[in-house]
Amino acid sequence: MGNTIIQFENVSKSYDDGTVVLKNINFELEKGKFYTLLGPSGCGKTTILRIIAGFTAPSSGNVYFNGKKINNVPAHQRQVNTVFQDYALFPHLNVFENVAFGLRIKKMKEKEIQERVREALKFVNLEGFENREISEMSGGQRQRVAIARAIVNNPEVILLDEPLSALDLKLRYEMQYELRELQQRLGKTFVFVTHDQEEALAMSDEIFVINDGQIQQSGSPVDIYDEPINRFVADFIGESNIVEGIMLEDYKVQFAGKVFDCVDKGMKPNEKVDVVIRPEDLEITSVDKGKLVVTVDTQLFRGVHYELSTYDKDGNEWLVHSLKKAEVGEEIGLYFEPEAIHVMRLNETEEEFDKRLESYGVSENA
Ligand SMILES: Nc1ncnc2c1ncn2[C@@H]1O[C@H](COP(=O)(O)OP(=O)(O)OP(=O)(O)O)[C@@H](O)[C@H]1O
Repeated sequence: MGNTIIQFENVSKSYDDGTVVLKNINFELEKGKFYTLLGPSGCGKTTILRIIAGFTAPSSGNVYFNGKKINNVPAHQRQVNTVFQDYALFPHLNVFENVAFGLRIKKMKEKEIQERVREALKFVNLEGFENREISEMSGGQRQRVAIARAIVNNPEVILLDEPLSALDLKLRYEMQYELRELQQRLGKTFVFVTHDQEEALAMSDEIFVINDGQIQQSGSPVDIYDEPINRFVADFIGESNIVEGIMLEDYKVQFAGKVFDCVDKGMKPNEKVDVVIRPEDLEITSVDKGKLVVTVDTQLFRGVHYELSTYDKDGNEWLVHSLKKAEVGEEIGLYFEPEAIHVMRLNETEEEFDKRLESYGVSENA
């Protein structure tokens, strides 16, 4: 508890028109960590950020900062700053004045303003850019000005609402490294909003996957990638093959018309489940050695691997990432280990899911 900086307790949000945006959100954010809220457009990510910042009030539930309830603390009194998607920089002010803006409003002494702004600009590698106009700055540089403005107040928590979405792909990758590195140097809590799963996997200590106003799963990028809780998460994070299956008994699951050994147990006999196998866990082999027999529909060279779209005889699609090549139209075998099969119960809560994995030794951070 001692390390918790922000806590949401049963936070819900609905609007007068009946829209329910957040349903019973609970989480604890620790000091000095990089968190990502990940989910599709409209799932409620920005609303969570706005509630932390104090721009929106929850309809019910409580928000705590360092153990103190802050439901009624206005935004400007919170030790939180936001970097907005469009950066919200003032085009008529130069770089220095953009960063100094909040300090001037607070009527800070000129000497301290000079010191703080220079320190913040140094932090984001923009020394010497003080007198530049915003219009003379590149996208990545504007981004850094926005970050300097957010850190100049020395807030405990920095909120970032899709800050990289306006940048082209190459710059986006660069800024991912830069932001992560900056967060580690600052040692502050970052809460980052994105709908880009790659970005979330690359940058975060912990990801909250959100859909339809609810946290579907939270955990480290590796945990979420390796053990997705349900169809939505498996589909949203990385690429997945997802088919319906039946858990016949412990360690035996049926899908695609066959029975397979797996590592899962503890479900009801003949329980309906979803089955996930990641494309990189499928290996191309001969038809007689394959656990599944499929026909290659398309094949793309992706630089590091081939990406094959294949179909089994029931019409299920199996995406394969392979260093080996196959021929379009060819019948091939697909081999996979029992551990590659992820069995997901329908409508399992995160607590039940964690307990189940623990019970058969699929360790977190494996
Ligand atoms: N003032 C409002 N009145 C009614 N509905 C609202 C209001 N503000 C937001 N919403 C709705 O709340 C839902 C969640 O919005 P939110 O901005 O949190 O989503 P998001 O996950 O950040 O999406 P995006 O990635 O598109 O920004 C949306 O369906 C939105 O239309």
